[in-house]
Amino acid sequence: MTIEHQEPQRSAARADGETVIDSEGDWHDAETKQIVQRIEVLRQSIDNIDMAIVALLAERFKATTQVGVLKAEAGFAPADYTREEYQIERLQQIAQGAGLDPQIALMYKEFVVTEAKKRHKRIADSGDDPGVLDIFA
Ligand SMILES: C=C(O[C@@H]1C=C(C(=O)O)C=C[C@H]1O)C(=O)O
Repeated sequence: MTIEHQEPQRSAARADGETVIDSEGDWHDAETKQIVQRIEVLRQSIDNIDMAIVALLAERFKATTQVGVLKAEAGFAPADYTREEYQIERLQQIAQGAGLDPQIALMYKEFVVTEAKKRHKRIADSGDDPGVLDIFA
């Protein structure tokens, strides 16, 4: 038995492998229109989640910046690998429990901690307190 496979309407597909999906698109069949609608609902959630993540990242960097100021004051090095080991273990457990690929949690940890340490080094080198609101310091 062969299963007939109908290609969806791909009027917006581009040669470089991109499909621009929006309600303005010229979607001919009802099934594709419904899929586009469902994607749009999901994209609303994705946008809300991104908003929350960026706000949380801002708060995290404000906190790590202040840790950097305190470390510089005390003459401590930017890195604390024992703390990082604890964070890796903890985040991997959280990821597993939440149904997230632990690799993603590791990549997240690597990204934020590396950026935090770069800022710690800059704070120590400049001898300046960037202030609690200066997340770019
Ligand atoms: C913020 C700190 O400094 C560094 C950055 C960390 C982080 O971003 O969570 C963790 C450990 C340190 O390598 C800290 O020691 O708590």
